[in-house]
Amino acid sequence: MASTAPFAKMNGIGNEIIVADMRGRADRVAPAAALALNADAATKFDQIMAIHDARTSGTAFFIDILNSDGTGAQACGNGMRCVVQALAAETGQKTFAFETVAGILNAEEHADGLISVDMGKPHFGWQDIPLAEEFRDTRMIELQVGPIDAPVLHSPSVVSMGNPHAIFWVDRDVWSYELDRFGPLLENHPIFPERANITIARVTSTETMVIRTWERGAGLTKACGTAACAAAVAAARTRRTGRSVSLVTPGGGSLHVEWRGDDHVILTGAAEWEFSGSFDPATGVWARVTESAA
Ligand SMILES: N[C@@H](CCC[C@H](N)C(=O)O)C(=O)O
Repeated sequence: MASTAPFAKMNGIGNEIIVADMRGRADRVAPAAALALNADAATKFDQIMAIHDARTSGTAFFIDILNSDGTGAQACGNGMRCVVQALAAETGQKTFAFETVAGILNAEEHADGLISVDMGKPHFGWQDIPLAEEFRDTRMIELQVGPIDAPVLHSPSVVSMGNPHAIFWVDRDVWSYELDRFGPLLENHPIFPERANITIARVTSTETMVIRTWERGAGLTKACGTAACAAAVAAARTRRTGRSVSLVTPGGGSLHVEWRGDDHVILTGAAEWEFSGSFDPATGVWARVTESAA
């Protein structure tokens, strides 16, 4: 095996995450390595969060994010919580400032073990999301799937949380929709030149909702943090909820999102370590680190 890097297989309420320690190295996790890790049942993941040395003063690390199809992602809320838990366990530090492609994110591990990440400000302009054509009001855009006169899903809200999201509002149980069928069609719809994460959301009170997400570059997942942020912001923007919302995700876990008065979106939830290993960032060949008996 070539020069290996340590990793931890973790999850953020079911969102499958690999936290790769790329500190002190100049190389990146190659898309081929991501595809190989995802093809192995033991290391199958939704995102790799690669921790690199800081590039910008005032930040501790640069985080490179890869989807399971090997493409890059600008943001990943559940993955950021996994990074925080891994670094907090290693260093004892509780607060961190990270740089991602989407900007600088601050995060904190609380005394109860939950982790909050400041996911920055949402963006609503059609060019920011981006959309392929002008929509002055992105609270609801013209887009539908299913028969023209009886669409199954229609009129989503669109939001950028650093990455593109479309939220389809539904009244029925979110499990009654064939998201595995509609997700890929909508992710790759020409209206989204950079593709999009697709969420169906059912508002259950002014403070609660249930969501299911088809993630760009990863498919159906048990949770998506930026989708939770996008859904919460879009719900508040369309007066469906207030600005503080708890969201139930497909894995059964729950996330809390607060859209603060200063426009920042704070995502709070749990993270869990599963096992550790080392891998070759060029090929994805990996080995489990065996725990020594205490
Ligand atoms: N699971 C993530 C979002 C991952 C990024 C997404 N697939 C994309 O390409 O934008 C989260 O927890 O936010």
